[in-house]
Amino acid sequence: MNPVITGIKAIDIRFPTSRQLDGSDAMNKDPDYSAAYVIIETDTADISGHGLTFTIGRGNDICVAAIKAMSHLLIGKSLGDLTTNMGQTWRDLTGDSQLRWLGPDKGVMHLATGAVVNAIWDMWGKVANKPVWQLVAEMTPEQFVDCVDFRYLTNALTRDDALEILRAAEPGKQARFDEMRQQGYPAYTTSAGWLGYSDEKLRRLCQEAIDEGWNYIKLKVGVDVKDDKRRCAIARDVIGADRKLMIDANQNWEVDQAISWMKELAVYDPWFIEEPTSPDDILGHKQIRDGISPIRVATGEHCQNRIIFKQFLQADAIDVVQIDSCRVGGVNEIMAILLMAKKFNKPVCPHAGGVGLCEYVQHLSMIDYICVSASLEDRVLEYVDHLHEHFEDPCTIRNGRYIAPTAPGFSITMKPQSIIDHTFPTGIVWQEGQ
Ligand SMILES: C[C@H](O)[C@@H](O)[C@@H](O)[C@H](O)C(=O)O
Repeated sequence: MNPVITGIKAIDIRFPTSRQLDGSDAMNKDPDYSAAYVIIETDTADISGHGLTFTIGRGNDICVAAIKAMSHLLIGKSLGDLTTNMGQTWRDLTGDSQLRWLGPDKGVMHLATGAVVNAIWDMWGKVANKPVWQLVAEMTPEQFVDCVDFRYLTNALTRDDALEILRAAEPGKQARFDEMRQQGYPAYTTSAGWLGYSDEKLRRLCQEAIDEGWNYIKLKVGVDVKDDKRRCAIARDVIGADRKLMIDANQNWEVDQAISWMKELAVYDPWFIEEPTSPDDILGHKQIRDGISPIRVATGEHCQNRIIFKQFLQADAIDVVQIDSCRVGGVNEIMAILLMAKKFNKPVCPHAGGVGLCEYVQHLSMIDYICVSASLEDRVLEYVDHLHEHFEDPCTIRNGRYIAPTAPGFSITMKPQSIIDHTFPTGIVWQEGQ
C-alpha cells in the first residue's frame, strides 16, 4: 500500500482550563491546553496521518497557519516517496528556502514541522501495521541513521559514531523489546504537584500516587520559597526518604537566584531541578549545575533543536536530557538527540506534561531503550493524568510504568467527537462558555 497525500488539514483544538487541570506552574497561568492538530489526508480509504503540537491557547492559531503553509511540500507525494529516504525528507521539510527564514530550526515553523513529521511517522506506522516504536526498533542500525540529519552535529556526533552506538546496542534488543511489552517503561507523575493546590490536597494526592505505585513525584516550584519549602516538606513526609522527588521551576529564576533557591530546597533531597532558568541559557545552566551539585539539572521541553541540545551536552551544562515530542522537528530530530545523549552519557527523561504528549513520547523512550541507550538507569518518563480520554489509543499505565502501545501508528489520533467539540471557537465547549 502506498497512499498519496491529497490534502493537509490543520485544526485549532483547545481545552478550556476549567475542564482539565485545576493547578498551574510558575509561568503558565490558567493554561488552555491546546493542540495545533494536523491530519494528512490520502487517496487511500482509512489511511491518514495524525500529529499535533502542544501549545497554550492564544498562539495555537499561529501554529495552525504554519502547518497550512507546509501543505505544498507534501501534497502529491506518496508515503513511499517520503519514507524511502526519511533523512532527506526531514532535510527537505526543514530546508524549504522560504519557510526556513522563519526559523531556521526554531519557533512556530519548527513546531509545525514537528507536527507534520510526526504525522508522516503515524501514517508510516499505520501502513506498516506497527506502533511507531516497533517500526523503529525493528530497523537496522543503517536504516536508523538514514533517518537522521547530521547537519551541524558532526563536531559532536558523526554517522559513524551513531552506527557504533546502535551496533553496540544490538545484543539484548529482543529482550528489551519484550520487557517493554510486559513490564513497560518506568515513569513519574506530575499530577500531585501543581501550584495552587492546598496543602491538604497535595498531601492527599501524594498519598494516592504512592498507593497507585508511583515511586517518582514531581512538584512545581519557583514562585515563593517559603511555600516551596512547606510543600516539599509535605511531599517528602508522605513519600518517605527513598522515593524520588523532582522539582520544576518552569524557567522562573535568574541564574544566581536559582542557585540560592536550590540551596534552600536541598534539604528535601530533590533528584533534579527542571528548567531553573531560560531554556536558551546554556552557560547559565552550567553555572547552576556547578553551583548546586550533586543536585541534577534537567532541561529540554523548550529546547528548540538538536544543535542547542548538542551545546548543552558539550558544555556539560545539564544532567538530564528532557526531550519533548513536538518542540523539535519530530521523530527524526529526536533520534539525533537520543544518539547525542548516549554519546555524552546523559540519561533521557522526556517531558510529557501537556495534551497528547504522554501518548507520543512513550514511543520515543522505548526507542531510546531498545535501540540506543540500552539502559533504564536514572531514566523515567513523565506522566500527567489529564485529557487522555480524547485519544483513540490512550497510553496505559501499570504500576507506575508505561506499557508499550500495540495499535499501529503514533497513538496520537484524536476521537472525531473530541475534535468537533473542542475546535476553537466553533466547538460546543467554547460555545457553551460564551
Ligand atoms: C503548562 C504545562 O502544563 C507545563 O507546566 C508542563 O508542561 C510542565 O512544564 C511539565 O514539566 O510537565
